[in-house]
Amino acid sequence: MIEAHDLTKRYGSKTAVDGVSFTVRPGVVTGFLGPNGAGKSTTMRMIMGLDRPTAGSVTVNGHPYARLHAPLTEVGALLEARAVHPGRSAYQHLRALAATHGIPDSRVDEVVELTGLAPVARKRVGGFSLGMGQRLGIATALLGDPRTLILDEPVNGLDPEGVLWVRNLAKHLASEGRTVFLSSHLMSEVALTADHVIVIGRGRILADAPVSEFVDSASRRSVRVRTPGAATLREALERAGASVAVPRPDDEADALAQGPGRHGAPPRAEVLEVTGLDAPAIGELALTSGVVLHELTPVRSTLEDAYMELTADAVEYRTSPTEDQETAR
Ligand SMILES: Nc1ncnc2c1ncn2[C@@H]1O[C@H](COP(=O)(O)OP(=O)(O)OP(=O)(O)O)[C@@H](O)[C@H]1O
Repeated sequence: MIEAHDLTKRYGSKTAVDGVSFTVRPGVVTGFLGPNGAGKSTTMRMIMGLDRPTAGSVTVNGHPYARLHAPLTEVGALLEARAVHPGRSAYQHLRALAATHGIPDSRVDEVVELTGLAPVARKRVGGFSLGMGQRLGIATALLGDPRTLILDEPVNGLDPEGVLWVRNLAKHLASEGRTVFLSSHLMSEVALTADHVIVIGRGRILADAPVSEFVDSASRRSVRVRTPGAATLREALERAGASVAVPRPDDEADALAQGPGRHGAPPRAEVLEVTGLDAPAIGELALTSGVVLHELTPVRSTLEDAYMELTADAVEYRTSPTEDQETAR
């Protein structure tokens, strides 16, 4: 279990983590999701006692990291840029770590096997691919057979088989009753791996919910309707219990959809975005209301869309078209 209370980290005038409170529970995989620079790594470093909070606190299994008696057996972490002596082999690295923590060599063999490192375990770590390095990092995190695991972007640099392996491993570790907290900047990855999601943006918690709930609330279904009888249809739709929004007009697309003007042209068609009724029901309602439809399109926002929308204001580095144009000049 990981518990954070009003956890805050400032670097000079920069607030990397801004008073966050959350609980990461055992038995499930919790995804920690946020765009680059959102504060994920800083939060994870504070959990592992590598960064001191400016304010607030965070505990692992009920204690601050620094007060854990045998930290390696309580919490294992894969953090970015883990320092491993490049001249050592994976075996030497793991054996040295095991020896200094009273962990038997047999456990080294187990984690080497579990992480698929066996074929390269006697080679110099300096020559490892990014993927092999990630596997070694995960082997190191698992060495003490800890109850809690913290994995910062664990699928970074892995090939599709490696990504699948991390996914299954995380689920397996959680099914054994462990606390598994993994960060990612990819919504799709978290949706496939995690049971629960905590979304962070600009150092603040934007969502904290079971993934299924987040997906349901996020992937809104709507129907796009274009009609010259917008006012009449809108009234009928609202009477039938639907919600109607008028999206921001896209003048160019609208003009194209209207077609060339002609004498005695029908009234200009307007676009309505309808939620709460499906396309067939809207079509039938239009017929009974005597309204002509020019378009009736079911729209489903994807999970990725919803995540982008949620974090849109929280993205730190964004190139706007105007900036690009200005730089090009
Ligand atoms: N040592 C530091 N000194 C100054 N600013 C820092 C430091 N570490 C992080 N930051 C800043 O704090 C913010 C949060 O960074 P952090 O690395 O925690 O984000 P992140 O969500 O892990 O993003 P990424 O996926 O890019 O690693 C960023 O604006 C970053 O530039």
